[in-house]
Amino acid sequence: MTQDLFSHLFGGLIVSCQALEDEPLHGADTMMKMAQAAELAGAVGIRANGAADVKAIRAHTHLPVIGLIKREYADSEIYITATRREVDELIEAGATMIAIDGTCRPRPQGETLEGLVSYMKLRGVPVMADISTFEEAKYAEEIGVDCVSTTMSGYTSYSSQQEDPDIKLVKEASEALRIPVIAEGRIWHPDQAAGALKAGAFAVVVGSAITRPQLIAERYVQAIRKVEPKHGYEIPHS
Ligand SMILES: CC(=O)N[C@H](C=O)[C@@H](O)[C@H](O)[C@H](O)COP(=O)(O)O
Repeated sequence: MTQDLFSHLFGGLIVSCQALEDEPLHGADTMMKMAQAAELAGAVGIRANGAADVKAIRAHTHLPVIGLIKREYADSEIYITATRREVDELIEAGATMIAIDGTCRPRPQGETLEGLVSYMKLRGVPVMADISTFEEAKYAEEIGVDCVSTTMSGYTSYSSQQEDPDIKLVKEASEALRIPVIAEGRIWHPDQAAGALKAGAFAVVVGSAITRPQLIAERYVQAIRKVEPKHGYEIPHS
């Protein structure tokens, strides 16, 4: 089954359809429609946050869903599927694979990365480890995750901080690891997605550039603000 899933994902686009509570598109119905649009476009999978969104997308598309739950805990910096509680909720919701924070930072409530991965193996759900460095990718492979994604590069204090996608990490990890390395994070242009595949990625995840209209529009606003508009127009008035 895991083999079928990865054969299906190989070389394809996974669209991350996420809107948190403070985002205008928040809500399972809207994210389900985003996922349907991605399916129509030819995406091979969806990445989604929260049990309600995962459930709705599973019910209304034919695509595999990589589920995660962003939940903040007071005793840890980790917020992507931090403990078994989130894993249980995602399995119940029907996630095809589960993305967890795969960094080596301390987890909440005494949970450990190794313990969480073992638990997921017992429950029979494939694991995507969201890593931020090459060392974390290597370690995640050692402890038996099914694939790694470069999601957290730029979002831990010790990882490479850059505006562009971390293609160097994709290249290094895909050369050194046997398990699939997924490119994810700050991919804004189709040629960057293609470049990630050329650099060795197994598949590519694109989120904000497709499903966060407030960020997409903001980029246009910023670009336009840098330019002085033509002078001499007469402003129409009635
Ligand atoms: C760092 C973090 O929390 N990333 C989250 C992980 O699920 C999402 O907010 C991102 O949208 C996703 O990784 C896709 O990346 P991008 O939206 O840049 O294409």
